[in-house]
Order: sequence, then C-alpha cells, then structure tokens
Amino acid sequence: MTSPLDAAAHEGIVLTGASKTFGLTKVLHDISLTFAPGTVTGVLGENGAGKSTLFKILAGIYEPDAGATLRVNGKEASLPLTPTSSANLGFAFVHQDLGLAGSLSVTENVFVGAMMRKRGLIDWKAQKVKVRELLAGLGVDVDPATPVQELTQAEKAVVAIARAVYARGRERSSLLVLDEPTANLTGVERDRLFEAMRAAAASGTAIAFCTHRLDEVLTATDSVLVLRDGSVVMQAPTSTISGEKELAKHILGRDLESHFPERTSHFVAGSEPAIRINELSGGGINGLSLDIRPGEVVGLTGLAGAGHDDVPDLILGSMNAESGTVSVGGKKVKPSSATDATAAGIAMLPADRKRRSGIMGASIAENLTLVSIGTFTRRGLIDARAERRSVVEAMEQFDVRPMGDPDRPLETLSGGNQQKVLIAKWAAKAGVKCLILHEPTQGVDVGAKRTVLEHVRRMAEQGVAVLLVSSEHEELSHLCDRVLIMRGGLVRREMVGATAKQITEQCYVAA
Ligand SMILES: Nc1ncnc2c1ncn2[C@@H]1O[C@H](COP(=O)(O)OP(=O)(O)OP(=O)(O)O)[C@@H](O)[C@H]1O
Repeated sequence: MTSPLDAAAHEGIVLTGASKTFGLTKVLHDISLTFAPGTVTGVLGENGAGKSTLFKILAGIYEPDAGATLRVNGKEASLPLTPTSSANLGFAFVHQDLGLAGSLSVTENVFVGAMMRKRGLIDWKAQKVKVRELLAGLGVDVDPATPVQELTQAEKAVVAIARAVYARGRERSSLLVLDEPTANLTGVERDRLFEAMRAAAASGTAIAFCTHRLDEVLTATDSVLVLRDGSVVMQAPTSTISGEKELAKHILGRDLESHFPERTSHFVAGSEPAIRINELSGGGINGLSLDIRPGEVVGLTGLAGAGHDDVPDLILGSMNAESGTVSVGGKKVKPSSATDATAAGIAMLPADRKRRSGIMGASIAENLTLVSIGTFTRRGLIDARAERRSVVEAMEQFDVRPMGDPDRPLETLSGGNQQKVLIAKWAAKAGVKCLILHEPTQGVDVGAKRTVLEHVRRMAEQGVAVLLVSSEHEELSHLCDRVLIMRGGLVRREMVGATAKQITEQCYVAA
C-alpha cells in the first residue's frame, strides 16, 4: 500500500502554505499536505480545527489567503479555485447529508446534470449500463431504476460516491472528499461503505475521509492527517499509530482518559413514568410500548431501516402516527408542532440539525435562549444581563468554540460546535420532563463527546427521562440504563442494567 509520505512529490494533490482568515480571525495557518493517489487519508481534528474550511478551499467555495500553491498530479493549479475549476481538476465531494433526491431513481441521481445523450436524446439504456458498472465497481448491486429512498443508508452513501466520482462524465476523480459519510451507519453498513471507498481508491483516486470515529480511522485509512487549531500537527501512515488513545492525544493535544463518562443510574424503579408510549404505530414502527421513568436513560437502536429512527418524529407528531398514544407526566399529549411538544415538557434534538434544530442565521445567544427566554422575562421585559450571564455560562459548560462570542451567527460555527449549542439550549430550559436525542454526538469530536454525554447524564440526574436514539453502540452502553434493539419495526431485544453495558454491533445483527 502506498503511503502519501512515500509518494513522489509530484503525485496526487499537494497543497502548500494555505492560510485562511475570516475578518480578524485566522482559522488556517500555513497548511501543507499531500493526498496521494490510490490511498485513503483520514482527516481528523477537534470541532473547529479547520477541516471544513480546508475542504471549502479545495471546493472553490472559500478563497485562501495569498501565498498558497496547489499542484494536482504534477501540474500547477491556479488559486483561488472556483466550484467549476475545482470540478475540472477532478475534485469531488460527498457531504454528510449525501444530497440525493429520494424520489428519483439511482440512475437519475448519478447522472444529474450530466445525462448521457444520443442524437440529442437522453440515452437511458447506456446510462443504465454505466450505472450498473459504476456501482459494481464500488461493490454494490442494486437495480438502477430503484428510487433512492428505497435503498439502505449504506447503499445511498455508495450512490452518492458513484455520483461524485462520475460527475461531469469523468471516469474517475483525482480527489474524493468524504465528509463524515458514516454518521448514521452501524458496523455492517460502514464496512460496505469502506469497501466502496477502497474500490474508489483502487482506481487511483486520492481519498480524504473525514470522521470523528477513531476506530474507523484505524481500520479504513492508509494515513492520517491531524489538524489542530488550524495547523497540521501530524501526517503519518496509519500503521505507525498505536491506537485510539494516541490518535486522541494528537487531536486534542492532551491525554483523554476515556471518551465516555462512567455510567450511573438515577431513576427509581417502580416510579411513575415521565413519558409513556403506548402501542405507537406509524412510519416504520409497529406497536411500540415504552415507559421511561424520571432520571432513566433508555436507548433505542437497530440497523438502518429497523424503525427506531422514526420514533422521535412519531412522538413529536412530525410524522403521522396511525395509532397509539403518548402521555407525559400522566397526561395524554398529541403534539402537532415543536411548540406543542415543548409545552408538554418534551425536548427534542433531531438528527438533522441544520434543517430542523437550529436557526442558522440567528446568533449563538438567540439559539441558546430560544426555548428558555421566559426564564429571563419579568413583567414582559427581558432581563438582558441575566440572559447574557446564562448564555456565557452555557457556552463555557459545553465548551462552545470560539469562546466569548455569543453574538456570532450559529452558521459560522463548525458543525460540532453547532451541535453543542443545540444541546445546551435544552439543558437551560426549566420544566423539561423528557429529552429525546437523535444521534446527539454526530459530528462531535472525541473530547466534546464526553462533555455532551456528561450533560445528558446531568439532566437525567435532575430527573429528566431521556430517550437516546443512536447507532453508536459505545454511547448506548455507557449512558443507558436499558437499551431496546429493533428490527422490522418491533423491539426484538431488551438489554437492561449491566447487560446494557455489553451491547455491541453484533447485538443489532443478531436481534
Ligand atoms: N464563514 C465563516 N465565518 C467566520 N468564521 C468561520 C466561518 N466558517 C468557519 N469559521 C470558523 O473557522 C473555524 C474552523 O471551522 P471548520 O468548520 O473548518 O471546523 P471543522 O474542523 O470542520 O469542525 P467540525 O468538526 O465541527 O465540523 C471555526 O472556528 C469556525 O467558527
């Protein structure tokens, strides 16, 4: 296997001296790196380290400061790039949300913007053959006519890769950037994606694979590039790294004892449930009954498509329930909006934070106090000082970076820091009886993950019932008093107490 460090200097993508300044803040400092052809480079760093900024420079979205140079397979490329010149260099990007149109077929998604034509007409036959060939090359066999929404999450990710690689009719990309493509995938599905990644690399593409899951880095990459505070602090072959601990140390600049806080239980068995879900059906769920007591943390998981992902929306009313009831504090509720749910004492952190959780154009402070503004209102007037104090405290507690700038728009924070703000807003709200978290640590770095989970634990200590819908078995095992594993819309297995600690990827498959 080629290491980028062994690769001849003229090969692959070689960026030197790249810096980026926003206003007065320099977020990238003189970065130099190589993405070698045919290899997978894991790109790591804390939330806010500068990974997305680097990729946005390569995608032609951000202009680097003066002084940077870029060579692509031996040829000088002129900076700044534009989205078009980036695409012409063969740079392709797959973002976490994959950007596929669910109702369109696999073929339509792969060829969007670059339909194959014969005598002016779309050549559907040739496209079908080509798409089969592309997917087979990536190790997936699906009917090209299938609407994308019917595919598994892993298959969707592979379709997104095929589209990125094939963009504009090219045979392969020079660089494929995968930005946390595994966020919602469990082990087996991740393995399929890694196979596709390997297959794309085998054709000579340089792959930059961005993830916060350190176990993936060790299994799926050839080399590792670590950014810290906007500088490259390490680029080395993966084989020289001793394990996750060492990686965490490079990422954080300090030792991290454990990624997870120790599990402690805070609920009283036999107490009245804070939330009772009774025979709930709808979406992919078939008659779910579940009581969660004050202080109890219940995990819900399964392979993609098992049904667990629909539960938060069914409870919240954003997905129509065919039957069943939800009661909070003994009272039946039927929320039809997020406001209704909040009034009933339900707090929810959806998986799709960009579209459904935060107000991206509003400031950190506004997002943090969105649901708790009443706490600071006296006779119709907002106590601005108390509000500001609480915002500053929440930012410190949740380690929101950059620090000390509560008026900064949420959209200018890195993805993981946005997630911290959106969790912190519920921690500040009084009267929350049930907290529903859907993939709460997606995009959150290894150090911040612990902070976030500690706060969830703290809310449980204060008597909040927590429903954690997650595909991360380690997170479930460290946080939950009970874990329910679903398949085909039904709970197939319940792991309680110390047994819940033993949950592994195998448990999903066997359920
Ligand atoms: N448009 C912008 N205006 C001002 N600052 C920005 C902008 N975009 C990013 N930043 C800042 O640049 C720094 C690097 O952010 P970036 O999104 O590159 O981090 P990241 O490593 O991708 O983090 P994450 O893992 O959380 O996605 C952060 O401090 C962020 O707040």
